[in-house]
Amino acid sequence: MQAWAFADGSEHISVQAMTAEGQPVPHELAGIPAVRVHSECATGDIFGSFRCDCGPQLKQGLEIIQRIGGYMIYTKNHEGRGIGLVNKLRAYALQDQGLDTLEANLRLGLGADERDYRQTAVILHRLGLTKIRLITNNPAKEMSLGELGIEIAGLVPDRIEPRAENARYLETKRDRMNHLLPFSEAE
Ligand SMILES: Nc1nc2c(ncn2[C@@H]2O[C@H](COP(=O)(O)OP(=O)(O)OP(=O)(O)O)[C@@H](O)[C@H]2O)c(=O)[nH]1
Repeated sequence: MQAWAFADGSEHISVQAMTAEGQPVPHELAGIPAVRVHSECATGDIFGSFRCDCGPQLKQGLEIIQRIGGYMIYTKNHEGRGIGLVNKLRAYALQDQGLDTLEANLRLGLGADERDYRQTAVILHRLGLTKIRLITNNPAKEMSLGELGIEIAGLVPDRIEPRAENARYLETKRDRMNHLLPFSEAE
């Protein structure tokens, strides 16, 4: 594990998958590492909220890199798709009144997705991870990192089975935010 600090006060974490013998897990595909860039979600990652898929995605992302070799970059200034925790909780209050996850951000006068991947790209470059398989369902992450000089050799899905509490959130990500989530309807 490494921690990364930037001049604006942001801190991030990177973790490389290792074997029990202390060696890097070999990369499954022609030496290309798999990388999960996981945006902080205190509610889901720490407290196990069912409103989103973040907690299970974090766990599954770690399992994937342990299996096929690679890294997780945990981006701590991306909480709430970049709007921060307080604003995310304000957005949740609006979702409780009927808005979807996209509309709630906009109603607060914020962008639908305010994440900036420049610091992520700096970390990837410093780790020598300039050609990767990206573990994500979100094509916007692929595009953002591609524009910052990271070659994306392919996507590895990080899909979680929907549950009643996060069904609308996942449907909105699929239908309005272009996420590759090919499930039909949640139970
Ligand atoms: N503003 C806002 N942010 C949310 C909401 N639900 C979850 N989030 C945040 O969305 C982000 C999701 O991060 P990721 O799982 O890395 O990214 P993603 O865009 O879902 O794409 P994947 O790589 O496929 O998981 C986290 O920062 C969460 O805190 C919501 O309803 N509103």
